Amino acid sequence: MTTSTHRCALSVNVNKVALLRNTRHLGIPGVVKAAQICLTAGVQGITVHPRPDARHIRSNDVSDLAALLKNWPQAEYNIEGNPTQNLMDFIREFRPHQATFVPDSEEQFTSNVGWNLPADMDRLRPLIAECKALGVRVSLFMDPNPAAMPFVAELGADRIELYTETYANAYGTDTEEQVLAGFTATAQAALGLGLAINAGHDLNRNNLTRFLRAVPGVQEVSIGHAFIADALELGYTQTVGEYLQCIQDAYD
Ligand SMILES: CC(=O)[C@@H](O)[C@H](O)COP(=O)(O)O
Ligand SMILES: NCC(=O)COP(=O)(O)O
Repeated sequence: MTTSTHRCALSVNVNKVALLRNTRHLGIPGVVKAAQICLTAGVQGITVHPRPDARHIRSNDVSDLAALLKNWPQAEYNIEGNPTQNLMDFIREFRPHQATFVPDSEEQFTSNVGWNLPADMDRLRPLIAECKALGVRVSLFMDPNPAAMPFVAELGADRIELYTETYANAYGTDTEEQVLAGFTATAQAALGLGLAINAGHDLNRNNLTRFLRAVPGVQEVSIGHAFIADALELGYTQTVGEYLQCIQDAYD
């Protein structure tokens, strides 16, 4: 989903608001409050990753944000997770605009790898079909690898989410161009197969514009860790403006 103002949608991941909230029994900082301020400031979506250990986003957060987003029909709800663990229960109950399948193990520190295709295809196929039958778009979290794109298309997924940590690590170094080329080739392969492109993980105000200028057709970036870190310094509203400007700068 993109607006006329920004060709690429910004979906704020509020995992880290929940992480801070969970360190006391006071209910602050509020996850719904954060989402509401970001939506008011112009973000086009909210993302959550309710991990099985509930280290940050909990079931009631998923429910509360679903209720909030009913008041924001132009915005999208993206729920991430491993569909062989707890994700599908959330998809069945809340039917978000998008489910992002991520192959994380339960205790994993953070997401650090995309799906292994074709090896994972048999277990993903029925889960993708179920999401589609529920009217939920499916995005597969993928490493930059053009050769894997035909398998994504064969599975009937709608989008890939390019896992961008390797780009973030290369940004500003002498390997940046080479690493970006892999993302560009993967995006071109995906687009050629009718897949749409999302991107996320370790994107920030410094590396976002360069990525969007180099990689064609990115429709949504989901950004959490760096965004919330910036918001601690600048506030949510100013941070939204800064990230939307980074996106706009990519297309000017
Ligand atoms: C899939 C991905 O790269 C991130 O969206 C992920 O949700 C990060 O999870 P943590 O916020 O638990 O690090
Ligand atoms: N899918 C990426 C996401 O939602 C947030 O990742 P990060 O910005 O917290 O690394």
